[in-house]
Order: sequence, then C-alpha cells, then structure tokens
Amino acid sequence: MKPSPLPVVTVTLNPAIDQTVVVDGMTLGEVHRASSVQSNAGGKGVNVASCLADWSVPVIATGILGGGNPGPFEALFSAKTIRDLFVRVPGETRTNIKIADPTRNETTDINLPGPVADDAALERVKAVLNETVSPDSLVVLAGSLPAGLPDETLARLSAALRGRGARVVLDTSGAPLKAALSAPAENLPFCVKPNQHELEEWAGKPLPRREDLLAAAAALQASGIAVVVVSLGAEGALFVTKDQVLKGRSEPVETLSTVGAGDAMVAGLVAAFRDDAPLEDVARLSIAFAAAKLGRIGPHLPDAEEVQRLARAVVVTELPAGRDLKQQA
Ligand SMILES: Nc1ncnc2c1ncn2[C@@H]1O[C@H](COP(=O)(O)OP(=O)(O)OP(=O)(O)O)[C@@H](O)[C@H]1O
Ligand SMILES: O=P(O)(O)OC[C@@]1(O)O[C@H](CO)[C@@H](O)[C@@H]1O
Repeated sequence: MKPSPLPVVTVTLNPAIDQTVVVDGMTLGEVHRASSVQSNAGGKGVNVASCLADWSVPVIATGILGGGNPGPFEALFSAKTIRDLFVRVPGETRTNIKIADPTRNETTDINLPGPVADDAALERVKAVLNETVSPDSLVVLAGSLPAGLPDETLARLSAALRGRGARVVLDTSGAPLKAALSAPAENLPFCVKPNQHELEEWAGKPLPRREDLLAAAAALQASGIAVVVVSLGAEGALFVTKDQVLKGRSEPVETLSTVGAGDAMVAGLVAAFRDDAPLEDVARLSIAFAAAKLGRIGPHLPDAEEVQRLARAVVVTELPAGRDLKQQA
C-alpha cells in the first residue's frame, strides 16, 4: 500500500533533556557508582519524531522549547532531518533524570518541572499547526503540560485538529488525559495509548485483571476512539477497535533503558496508520518499534531489517471482542 506523503506532525508542549544514569543494582538510600551517564533530547513527542525519522517517515516537530538550551534538540533534528518548528520561549527546557538499572530491567524516572508557558506561546504553536496540518495529516499530541497551560489544552488542540480532518494520536497522562477523553465523541482523538496506570486513572479504579483492562479499553473505544492501545510494559500491549481485540508481545529482548519505549510504540502505531495497515500489522510494528528501542538509551531504532525481523517475531493473539467486555467496564 502507498504510504501517505504527508509529514507526521508531533507536538511536545513540555519537552525534556533526559539525563540517563546507568546504575547496576539501584537501591534507594544507598550510595552508588554510575557505570555511565548519557544526555539526550527527549520528551514524548520528540521521541516519537526521532523514531519515525529512523523509519524514514518525514516529520515536523513542534511544541514549546526553552530558548536557553536548544542545542541537544537542534542537533537531533538536524542529524535526523526532522523539520524543527518548535516555538522558542525564554528560559531553559527542563532536565529529567532517568536511573536505568540493567540488572533489574527497570528504570526510575524523576521528571522535573520545566519553564512556565503562556497563552502567547500556545498561540504560536497553534499557528504552526494551522500552517502544517491538512485533512488526512497524522498529528501526535504527547507528554505532560508545562505549568501555565490549563488541563484542557490537549483536549482543545485535539478537537481543533479533528475539525480540520486530521487523525490525532494522543499519549498523555493525568488531568490532561482525562480532559481529552471526556470530550464529545466528535472531538475525540483517533487513537489513544494509555499504559495500565493511565487507563486506571481514566477509569477511576484499579484494573487488576486482564478482563478489567479489556473492559475499560473497550468502553473507551466505544466512547468514540477508533483505536485504543493499552501498553503493559514487559507484558506487551492490547489493541482494541470496534471489530477486533488483539494482544501482542515481543520476543524477549535485551533491555538497556525502558525510557521512551511507549513513545517508540506510538511511532510504530503512526507508521502503520500512515499505511492504513490492518490491526495485526499495527500491533506487530508498534511492538517491534518498542522492543527495538529497549536496547538503546535515547529514542533511536536500529536498521529497518532488524525492526522488520522483530515485527515478524511478535506473538499476536486474537481475543474475543464485543459487548460483554464493554458491559464489564
Ligand atoms: N521490559 C520490557 N520488556 C519487553 N517489552 C517492553 C518492556 N518495557 C516496555 N516494553 C514494550 O514497550 C511498550 C511500551 O512500554 P510501557 O507500557 O512501559 O509504556 P509507557 O509506560 O508509555 O512508557 P514510557 O512512558 O516510559 O515511554 C510495551 O507495550 C512493550 O511492548
Ligand atoms: O513529564 P512527561 O511529559 O509526562 O514525560 C517526559 C518523559 O518522561 O517522557 C519521555 C519518555 O516517555 C522522556 O523523554 C521524558 O523525560
């Protein structure tokens, strides 16, 4: 199938420079010697853009960037030919600390607050979107909001983009996620990718069993979202549409850092949506992108052959779809 020639647009309103410290056997309250430290441009939409560029998808990256320290972002965008339409504001983009423990396959995130944003900065981002988004564009709205912007910011952007005919893929958390998912059906995103914790926040209750997760995902889908993807860390992910429910899981892979695995997954979803791929291929590609990223620090994919090999190795299982699941929500 011929992929859409339109560039994908990613929006990151609260990007970050990720400082990843590798510590074997991390224990709270103890003294550790780091085996390495690495710094890279990050934030959810930036990571999605970076993985898409590795997959040779044309990408525009926008959002709000501190004008005081744009170097790592500009270097990434230039190295990967990502069109940089970030709005620069006074101040410095935040630094987030990531403690990666390879012996436990675990990463601990300490995300710091970034510069305060205002309406003027958001208006400039909207102007970029007005210029770059056309009907049939795929737009990724990802990550948290900077202080200064209301919780409804992503809900409003999603509604406006949908009004222009774009397909919105949303990956956020907490109050901004709740606000975006409470919108009227005609304003909802095309796809949302909560992890288990984010889905529980939306549902307002713990979802301990697979049936609970499936029921909540099906209820979310039925509210008017074409594709609901629930990522479950090492357990893989659930993919729910009106007609189908799939569970996918990658072959075991070596893990250096889980930071950005969800963003790589979103990039894989978008890459597959661009090709209007069937749901099984959406599941294979998105799980392969996530698995491919795990062996690296930073939002990078290996060559396309390796990603395709991982996609073929993804185990996809069809689960029963239908009203029963929604009734349990
Ligand atoms: N330890 C792991 N082993 C194998 N696959 C993993 C592991 N962690 C993550 N993945 C893969 O990455 C996908 C996304 O991971 P996860 O559910 O942790 O997303 P997330 O919470 O949004 O992550 P983040 O916000 O750190 O990017 C999973 O669905 C799975 O396919
Ligand atoms: O604070 P947010 O915006 O929710 O998440 C930010 C962040 O943890 O997300 C990416 C990993 O998904 C990292 O690059 C970045 O540090």
